[in-house]
Amino acid sequence: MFKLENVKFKDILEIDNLFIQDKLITAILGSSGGGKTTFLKLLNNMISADSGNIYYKDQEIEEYNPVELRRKVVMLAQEPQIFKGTIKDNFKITEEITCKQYSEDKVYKNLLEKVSLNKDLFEDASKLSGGERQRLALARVMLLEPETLLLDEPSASLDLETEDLIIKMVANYVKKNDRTLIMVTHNPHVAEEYADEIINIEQGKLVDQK
Ligand SMILES: Nc1ncnc2c1ncn2[C@@H]1O[C@H](COP(=O)(O)OP(=O)(O)OP(=O)(O)O)[C@@H](O)[C@H]1O
Repeated sequence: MFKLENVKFKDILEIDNLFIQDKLITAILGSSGGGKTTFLKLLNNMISADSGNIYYKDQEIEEYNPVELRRKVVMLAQEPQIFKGTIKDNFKITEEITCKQYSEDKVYKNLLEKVSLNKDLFEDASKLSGGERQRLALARVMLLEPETLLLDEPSASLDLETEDLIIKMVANYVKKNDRTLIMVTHNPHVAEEYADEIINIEQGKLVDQK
């Protein structure tokens, strides 16, 4: 589904050849600062490679309309940005920026239930805890029904239990809905537990792929 050929980004990342299969969970392992987040950002064209080609479903990602691509390939960041306003505002802004029609409240409520966020739609989103913010961000991602999810390792500010819960929710979601997940982690146990494929990136280079 993703194919990378001779991709180079500054002196941070250099990947000669890589294929990532769809409908699987692929974990990106590697030590801190090795280029894992940079790798994810390249995949939905949040940043552009200096040279080389990245294909998504046989089409170069540069050729996609950026809004369209980011609706198909959605990233859940390490520390997701929560928009000002209520929880409902957060859903609506997500729909606005991806040119999607507004959904009904029951759709939003259903998503909150799916991520076990027991909050009212009219609560102030800025008052949510770190773990709750991650779950709201995940619910916003699910709203877009992306084909591919890019999950960056949840921020170190989350406790391990909450971090594990988020990963479990995302993994369950992609398996149940036949989606593709590419997730960054520094934890080999997490990779072993959830991933079908594991990629190692160290100092900007692919080490091996199992
Ligand atoms: N746009 C940029 N311009 C210059 N340097 C950058 C840019 N983005 C990231 N870096 C640097 O590139 C290196 C790789 O960063 P990246 O965030 O991709 O690593 P990582 O493997 O995700 O790290 P961590 O596990 O700590 O999150 C780091 O040294 C970082 O400071």
